[in-house]
Amino acid sequence: MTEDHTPAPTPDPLAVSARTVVVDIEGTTSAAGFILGDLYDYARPRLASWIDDHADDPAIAEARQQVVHDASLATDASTEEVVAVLHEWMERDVKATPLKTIQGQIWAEGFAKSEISSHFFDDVIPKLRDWHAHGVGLAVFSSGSIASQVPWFRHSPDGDLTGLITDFFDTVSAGPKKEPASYDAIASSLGVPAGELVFFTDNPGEVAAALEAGWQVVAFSRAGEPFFEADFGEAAVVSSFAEVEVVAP
Ligand SMILES: CSCCC(=O)C(=O)COP(=O)(O)O
Ligand SMILES: [Mg+2]
Repeated sequence: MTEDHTPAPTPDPLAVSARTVVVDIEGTTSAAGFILGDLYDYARPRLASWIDDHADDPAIAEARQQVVHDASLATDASTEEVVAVLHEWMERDVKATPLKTIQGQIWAEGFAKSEISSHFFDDVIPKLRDWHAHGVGLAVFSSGSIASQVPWFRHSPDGDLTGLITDFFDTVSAGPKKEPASYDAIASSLGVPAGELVFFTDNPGEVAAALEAGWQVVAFSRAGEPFFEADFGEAAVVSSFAEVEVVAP
C-alpha cells in the first residue's frame, strides 16, 4: 500500500472583527511559570525593606493598610506579619490588589536596573505587531499593576513593545477582573462600544465577566498553564495567538 503524504489541512483561524484587542498577561501572553518563578523570586526577599523604606508613599501605606484589613491583622501589625501574609498570597497566586501594588513597584525597579526581564510566548509578539500594523488597537488588562505592566512590555525579549499598546488597565484603574463593571469602565475609557472589543484571557471567571459586559472573548487554553482545558463556557477557545485573525471593522 502507498503512503499518503498529503499534508493535513491547516485549520481556519478564528476570525474576530474588533476595534481593540485587550490582553491579559499571565497565562495568555506570558507563562505563569515565569511570573511565579523569576518575578516572584525577585519580589519575595525585597518585600519587607520595600514596605519600610517607602512607608511615606501613599500607595504603599494604603496597600499595607489593605493587607492588615483583608487578613484581619491587628492594626499595629509588624512589617514581618504583613510580609507573612504577602508570602502566603504569593504561594497561592492570589491576585490581591495590595500585593500587586507592592510587587509592581519592586518589579519596576528590577526592570529599570535590568535585573529582570519579561517573557512572551513565541506566538504573541508577531501577532501584536501584525494587528497593530493593520490598525487594530491593543490594550492590556492584568492583575499586575500598571507600574509593572509598562516595563514588562518595554523589556520584552523582542525589544520595546510599549509603542504598540495604547492603554494599560489594572485592578486599581478598572476594578476586579471578574466583575463585568470593570469591562464597562475599560470600554468607556477607550471610547469603544463593548461589542467592538475583544478580551483575550486564560481565566474562566474573567471570560464570564467580559461576556456579561457584552465583549467578545477569546479564551486561551495553553498546555502547561493553570487553566489548560478549563470550562470556558460560551467563549471561543484557542491555544495560541497564531490561531486568531483580528481585523478592524
Ligand atoms: C506585569 S507582570 C506581573 C503580572 C502579575 O503579577 C499578574 O498577577 C498577572 O495576572 P493576570 O491578571 O495577567 O493573569
Ligand atoms: Mg491570566
